[in-house]
Amino acid sequence: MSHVNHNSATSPPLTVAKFGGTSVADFSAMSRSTAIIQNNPQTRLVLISACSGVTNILVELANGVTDSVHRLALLTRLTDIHQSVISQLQQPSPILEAVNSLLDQIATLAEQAALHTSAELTDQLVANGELLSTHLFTQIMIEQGINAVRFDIRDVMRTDSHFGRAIPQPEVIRQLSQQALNPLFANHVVVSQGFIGSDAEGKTTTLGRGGSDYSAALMAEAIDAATLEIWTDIPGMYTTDPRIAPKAKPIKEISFSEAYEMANFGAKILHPSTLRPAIRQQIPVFVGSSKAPELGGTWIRESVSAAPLFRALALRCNQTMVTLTSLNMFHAYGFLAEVFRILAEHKVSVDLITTSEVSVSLTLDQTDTSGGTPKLPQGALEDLTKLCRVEVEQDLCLVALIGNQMSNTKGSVSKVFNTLEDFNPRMICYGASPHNLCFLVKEHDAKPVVKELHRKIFE
Ligand SMILES: Nc1ncnc2c1ncn2[C@@H]1O[C@H](COP(=O)(O)OP(=O)(O)O)[C@@H](O)[C@H]1O
Ligand SMILES: N[C@@H](CC(=O)OP(=O)(O)O)C(=O)O
Repeated sequence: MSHVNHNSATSPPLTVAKFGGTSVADFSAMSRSTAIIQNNPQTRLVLISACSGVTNILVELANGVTDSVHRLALLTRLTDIHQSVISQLQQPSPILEAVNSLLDQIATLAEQAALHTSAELTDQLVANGELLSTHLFTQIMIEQGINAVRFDIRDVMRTDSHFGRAIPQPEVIRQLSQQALNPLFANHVVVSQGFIGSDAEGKTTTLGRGGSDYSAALMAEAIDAATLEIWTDIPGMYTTDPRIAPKAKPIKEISFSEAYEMANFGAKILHPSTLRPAIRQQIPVFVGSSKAPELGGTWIRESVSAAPLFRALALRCNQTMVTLTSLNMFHAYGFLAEVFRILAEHKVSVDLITTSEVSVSLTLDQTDTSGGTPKLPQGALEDLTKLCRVEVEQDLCLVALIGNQMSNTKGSVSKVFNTLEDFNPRMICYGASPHNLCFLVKEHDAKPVVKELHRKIFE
């Protein structure tokens, strides 16, 4: 798909701004975020996540809480989070009915989930977090004097019906958005939901945990925005998660391809798919902190001034590794084809892969909205077992070193391998991309490995 980014003389450049859960956690966070929107008159579309912690509660309910006392306690926590914002509004009345009806709907769906849960029901239930937060946020914006209007993103965010990890349909989203949203931009700032969408039958879907970043990028693409802003709780992308290595340094500017690798390899600050629409349409992305916008942040764009050998370290936990061993693989052909036929038949998506003469190790792709560690479906396990020996290992984390020309630079990885000597990596992938070197380690080793590598490479 290729559309020329607008910015024509007739239409002013638009900014899409996304505010994550911590940026809409409570009344003061929402008010800070509102001020950021007010400071940029180009911001015409605002996508927000559920208030911090809400999606986790909804996922727990969706997984089926049979203990009615615990279920009630979770529902009460949800009510309290939203009620505390409502109690600080000057004019709560315009949204009270809608908020109460969503909270009632959550209670009903949670009861259903306790009897029988499904991916479809999970999406219906968890979507309520964003449906609720957008009511509160729009009202705060109106009270700040902004001509804000709440819009249900499900009217334009068309996806397939893969509940829990739905695949968006950019061409349909573009068409629907241009019809429904463009007329609103002349006089309004539109507030809408990240993370959620709907399929062709109008059923609610979600894009997977952390999917609001992806939603914002898809919408920026759909409305030909000039800039995408991701507002979070940290002033941009760092050399690694500062929660793991407190001496991590902010990155002022990073290329699309490096940031894409960081997101894909688990830098939680961006959902893995976020940069795909931005790259397709060459939309620069800014990542900043809604708590401290004055600190600036990271610009992600096509070309940047520096391409350092080492850029950042990312960590992704909850990994499952499957090792398939068979002597039939030795000097034979067709074995891997058969393995992938079985995996495809059972809709198993593979992430990383390494092979030797008699074995192949692979990791399973990420999990969906209901969370947890990715599992090899029973049917796939049975079919693979007929072909070879199958070992499944869990409690693993993937550590990725992101940089430039690593596989072409002599001696570049010696520091990495020296550090790894003290640990026992289960799998190493190197050379397939010049931008990363990654390896699997046991979960208890993951943070120490990242800390140590960060100390040796970046401090
Ligand atoms: N390389 C990184 N740079 C910055 N933050 C990172 C990085 N890797 C992981 N993080 C974590 O991502 C968090 C922000 O992501 P997230 O909690 O999903 O925010 P939001 O709720 O705004 O979407 C940060 O607080 C930080 O701990
Ligand atoms: N609320 C959803 C979507 C999301 O993107 O949230 P956040 O922006 O807070 O990561 C989730 O928690 O998965």
